[in-house]
Amino acid sequence: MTKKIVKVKVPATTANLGAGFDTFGLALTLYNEFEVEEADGVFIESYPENKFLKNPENNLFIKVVKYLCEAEGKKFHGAKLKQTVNIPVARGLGSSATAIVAGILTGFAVHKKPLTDEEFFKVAYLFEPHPDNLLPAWKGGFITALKTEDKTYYSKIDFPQELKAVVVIPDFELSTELARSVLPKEIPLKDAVFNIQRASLFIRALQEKRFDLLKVAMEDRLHQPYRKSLIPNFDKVIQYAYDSGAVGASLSGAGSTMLALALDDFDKIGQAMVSAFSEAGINAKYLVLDVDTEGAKVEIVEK
Ligand SMILES: Nc1ncnc2c1ncn2[C@@H]1O[C@H](COP(=O)(O)OP(=O)(O)O)[C@@H](O)[C@H]1O
Ligand SMILES: N[C@@H](CCOP(=O)(O)O)C(=O)O
Repeated sequence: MTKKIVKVKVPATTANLGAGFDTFGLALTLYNEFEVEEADGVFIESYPENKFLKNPENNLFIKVVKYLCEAEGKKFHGAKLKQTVNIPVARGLGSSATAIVAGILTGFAVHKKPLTDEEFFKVAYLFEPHPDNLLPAWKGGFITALKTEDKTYYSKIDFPQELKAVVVIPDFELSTELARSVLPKEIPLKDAVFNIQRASLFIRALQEKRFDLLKVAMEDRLHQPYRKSLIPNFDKVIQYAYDSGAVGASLSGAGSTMLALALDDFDKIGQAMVSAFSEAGINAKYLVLDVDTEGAKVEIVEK
């Protein structure tokens, strides 16, 4: 009897980009890969070895696939999953969104159901309520999104190819849950205005390739001022990025990764940001990434 293997590749995402808190997300050329087949029992191999993700209780991909199987009225017997994890967990690079997107694409492929936006969000939001990660992970590119009670509205906006993302990943995890718990419930009107002005300018700066506007357009008063207490030398990392030639800089998602946007001097910027972390006694590494424009890819192989 032939066996079906489903292979899914999903890009990392950097959400917020400063002022676009819970709104903007950008897919990057760093990928998690999931290869799964039906099995009796759950077996997870994770490369590189990751004990935490090998536990089905922690593995969002398995949870989503199980949920979709049961939603079809079928009993979930298990799955054999081989997972290549290039995106570090709990670092603000949308690792959890890759697992959710991969789980949804797998479930819909296996059950031969067409995947509409409505179906996607109905499942995805049970596991994570952030369209700013989920959408670019699924569709690729730069996306601005908003979620109401019953609908998600979004638009993909061209992101200039010449801009690269320098992501600086410190050697400590920061769960999205913790990074959200430090945010205030309410913010002053002037801070809301501050962010609307900058987020709007960010979009126009991209469309007109006015890279000189990105520095001011990526300033933020909604989340970074509260989250920076969780990131040693936050201000210095941003400062060193600009001193070395970045055109924009911010926290990546909920952190702990920091993001710089740049047109050149990528290594210089990465090294400078890493050195700002090391001045606080934190090891970090940097990656220079392009924008992924295509999003998640799914392939079914008969064995
Ligand atoms: N690659 C993955 N595969 C399966 N489950 C994952 C993966 N990445 C994250 N998760 C699960 O999602 C949870 C939440 O991750 P989160 O703090 O949102 O990280 P991130 O900021 O990297 O998305 C993790 O504790 C883990 O249980
Ligand atoms: N808008 C969310 C994005 C969280 O992204 P993650 O990659 O850190 O999970 C937030 O800022 O909380």
